[in-house]
Amino acid sequence: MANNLDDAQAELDSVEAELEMVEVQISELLEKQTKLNSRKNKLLQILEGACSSAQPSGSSKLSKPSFSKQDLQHYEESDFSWSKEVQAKLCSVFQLSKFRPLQRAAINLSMSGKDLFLVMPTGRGKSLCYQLPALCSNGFTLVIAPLVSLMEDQLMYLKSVNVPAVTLNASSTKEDSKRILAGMIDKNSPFKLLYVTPEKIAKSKLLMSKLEKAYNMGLLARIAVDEVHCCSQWGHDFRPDYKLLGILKRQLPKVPLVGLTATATSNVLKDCQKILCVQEPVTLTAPFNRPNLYYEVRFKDNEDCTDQIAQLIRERYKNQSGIVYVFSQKDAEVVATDLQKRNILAQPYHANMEPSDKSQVHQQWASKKIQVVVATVAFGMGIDKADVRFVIHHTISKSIENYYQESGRAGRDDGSADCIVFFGFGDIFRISTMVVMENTGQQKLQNMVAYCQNVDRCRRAMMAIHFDEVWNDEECNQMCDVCRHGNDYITMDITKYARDVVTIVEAASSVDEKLTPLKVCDAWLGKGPAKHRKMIKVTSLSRLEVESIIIHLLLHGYFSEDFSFTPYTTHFYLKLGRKAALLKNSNHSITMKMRRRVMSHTTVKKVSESPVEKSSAKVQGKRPADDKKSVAKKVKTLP
Ligand SMILES: Nc1ncnc2c1ncn2[C@@H]1O[C@H](COP(=O)(O)OP(=O)(O)OP(=O)(O)O)[C@@H](O)[C@H]1O
Repeated sequence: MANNLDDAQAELDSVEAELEMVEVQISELLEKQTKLNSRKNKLLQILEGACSSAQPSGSSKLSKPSFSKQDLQHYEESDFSWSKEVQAKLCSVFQLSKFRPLQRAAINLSMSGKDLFLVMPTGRGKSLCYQLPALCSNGFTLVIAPLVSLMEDQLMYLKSVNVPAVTLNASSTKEDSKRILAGMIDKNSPFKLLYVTPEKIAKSKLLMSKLEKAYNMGLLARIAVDEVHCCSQWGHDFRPDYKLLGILKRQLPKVPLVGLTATATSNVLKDCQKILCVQEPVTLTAPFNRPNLYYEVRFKDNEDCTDQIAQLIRERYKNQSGIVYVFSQKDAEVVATDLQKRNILAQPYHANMEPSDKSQVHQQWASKKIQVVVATVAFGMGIDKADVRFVIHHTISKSIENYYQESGRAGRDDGSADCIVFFGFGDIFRISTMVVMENTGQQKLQNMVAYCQNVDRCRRAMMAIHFDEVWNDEECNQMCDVCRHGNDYITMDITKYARDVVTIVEAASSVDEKLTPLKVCDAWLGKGPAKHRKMIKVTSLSRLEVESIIIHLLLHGYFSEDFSFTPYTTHFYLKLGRKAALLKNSNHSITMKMRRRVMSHTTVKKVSESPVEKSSAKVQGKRPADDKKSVAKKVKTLP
């Protein structure tokens, strides 16, 4: 019996050692894969001769592989029969002096009758790419937009520049609907743009039959599908009614279609192409980068960061407009009240408010009567205030795509603006339970958490991955906290700590007890109920260090999520992840990069200094932190 057990133990040790080797090989291969992919993209870019300001990306994957740099140049630069009129109306109607990157190509492609997907960062001027062609074409352009409020904002704007535009939606009166339906087949085209919701297309047979009639009369100039990523379940904002829009191309096959979005990966676009039944669209992708935005992540060292936010608003953003994004409607009310108590003109905005209250807050903010809107994600699409100088996230977003879109509401006027996210431990699990039913919700949240936890990669590089873009960190120009304070981290050996904290969860599970991440923290720090304390080694790490280590272990598979559902709520517990067993092997080690600012004096064994630190220390012969700081000061002084 003893021999058998010894054999089993020996075999277990050998299997574990082998598994560990496999893990190491997998991570090496994954690293190699990332490098090769990046190199592949670079080579493809060279081969495609992508120009520096814009690239017809995805064209090889989505549509005719033949849309080349030369084609793009042709549509950017050539003179077309409509060019004079387009240029004249750009100035006289829209009062703009010149096009932004890709606008001219998009307009020319659309005017040439091509189907087009236009991926352009939020606030760069996608609307112009269908509004200007609408003005220069016979008949009218059908615009599908997801929200009535968004359409109303557009109509208000178009009215201010004397462009005739109308909307048909659930709240249109009978007379309005009748007038508009008649206008669609009127040769004199009383309006140039007709905005409708996707529901209207799906539900109104009358509208569809009028569209067909207008099509046959040559009066339907083109179709614009705004926020086209809403078609795809893989997009960040799927709307079921968008799935039915394929009917448009099926019934009206010759009308050019333009799909517009700020955030869509090539897979999402492929899906949209299928759903919309578009055969061979050209895809134009403007660079995702917004060079005027400074990205920063700050740790919440307690759950309430309102004091810090108030200080920023009072000092750094005095008299400047901004948005504070929060997690819930309740948070919007509470944080707005807290800011008001600190003498800041702030108002809440969330989906549960009366429409009139919402539009009042919007108006007051647009006209600078209030400085800050404290909002849930309901404050989003259609917000077109140019001089937003800061977007602060009181709570992290649920994905990088969402964060990019929300933070992108800053600096639409191309002036510099800050995007700061406050990263709080407890928030991760609040959001995790909220997205529990979403297809890829946990993965996307993990990417967002990794973005926040990251201390050594350019923030833009982390975003670039989501937009299938190749990113050269130098282009960041120190416009993110990591590039600006590049040596502010140390690589630590956290193996011993990982073992300790894994033991806590293991011990709890052996007595059928589930621990939330907050309870694990408390237990490890020697707080909370005594029964937890008995079974663990209390740590001398600070709370922030403890939180960072737990997040690291969660992101790297040593812990995983264990959801428990009640009729009223979902709970997040920590359980051992697939890699936890590796910690039993005495040779296994885990390292993690940690910000110096997070670390207390008692912290864990340091493995090595950051590469930046090492090399700059060698070359400069002085304390690298000081050196880097002086560079940072030259660029921008932060409080
Ligand atoms: N060529 C241009 N020159 C200067 N400003 C422009 C130009 N084109 C558009 N704009 C301005 O940029 C702002 C944003 O435009 P628009 O609302 O079309 O952005 P968008 O890309 O649709 O953003 P979102 O993704 O948030 O919907 C508007 O104020 C618009 O007037």
